Amino acid sequence: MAPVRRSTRLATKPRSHPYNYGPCPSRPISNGIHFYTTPVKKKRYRKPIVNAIDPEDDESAWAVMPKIIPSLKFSPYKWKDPAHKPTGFSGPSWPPTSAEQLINVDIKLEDLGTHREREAFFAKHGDLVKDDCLGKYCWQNTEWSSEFLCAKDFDGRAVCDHTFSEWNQGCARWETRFEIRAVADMGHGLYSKWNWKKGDVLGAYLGELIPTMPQNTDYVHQVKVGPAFSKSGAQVAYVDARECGNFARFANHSCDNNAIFEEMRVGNERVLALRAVKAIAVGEQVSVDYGDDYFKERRCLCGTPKCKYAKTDIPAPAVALAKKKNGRDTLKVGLVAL
Ligand SMILES: C[S@@+](CC[C@H](N)C(=O)[O-])C[C@H]1O[C@@H](n2cnc3c(N)ncnc32)[C@H](O)[C@@H]1O
Repeated sequence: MAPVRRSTRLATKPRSHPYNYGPCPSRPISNGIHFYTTPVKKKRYRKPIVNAIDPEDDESAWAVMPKIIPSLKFSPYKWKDPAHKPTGFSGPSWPPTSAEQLINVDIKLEDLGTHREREAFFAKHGDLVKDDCLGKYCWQNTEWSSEFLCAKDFDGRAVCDHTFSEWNQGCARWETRFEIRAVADMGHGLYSKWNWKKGDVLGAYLGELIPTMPQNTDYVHQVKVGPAFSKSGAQVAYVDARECGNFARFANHSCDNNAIFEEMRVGNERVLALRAVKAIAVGEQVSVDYGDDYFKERRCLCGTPKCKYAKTDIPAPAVALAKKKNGRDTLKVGLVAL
């Protein structure tokens, strides 16, 4: 293997604390405590389903907080079927033992298909391949030294010391930058405690990496897997944050969204990053665009002047995560986007 030339650039230092914690429209779920570790009686989170898809169900519905996980959850047994193996998978065995084996970028020019595909790839990802990875955005990473450096090998391949799990660990102190708050008729939402610039990466979307689309797609995002990820028709997997996830799974939809989910790179691994597309001020709700498909059968409650889906003849989505007492989900249609 070609020797790795290390960049001399130092990791970006986190910015100083802005602390003018602005007005938020609703009460926080917890004050400075991890909301998910706060011992609360289930009854406290019991909420009526507003605009329930099944109006019979409002009596039995209750909202559930998910398990908060520090990195992608991965269960090898769910990947046993050889049909899920991405073409050209180069891991040590099948099924893989970690999510990282599946989402490895390992960018090589010869893997990028035709000339036209290569050109398109570099037009889109060129900066990421030639430049440093998202590791520099690991803004909570106050204790780490600058020894995590990005570099390129002599073939111009992206190489660096960042790994997805380390990056996730660095992002784990999310509650210093975000707060989960109750939002009328939408369950909960993600609020910023930080002034973000346009283009800032707020963190990764975490959940369970599964090979097939689950029935309830409300918290599901599609990601490309395997070495052929840059080619059209690349195999895909799904990150499902319904049962377990991180702060990013609370991002609600707005037709005037200030963030997007975008596939990016940390080290040689793919990350579904939450990225600001506008400046986001302290106290603002972080929102993304769920896309036309999601609102085909739903009414949007974003209430912005730019709202595209405020049709009155369609019911608004039921409060997310609502379950029937018998354990069956109430939500059928959902969000799959990238
Ligand atoms: C990815 S989750 C967002 C977090 C969710 N609010 C929660 O409390 O867990 C998507 C769900 O949030 C609700 N939601 C988000 N944005 C919405 C919008 N603009 N209008 C109506 N419902 C929305 C819907 O119930 C949707 O199924």
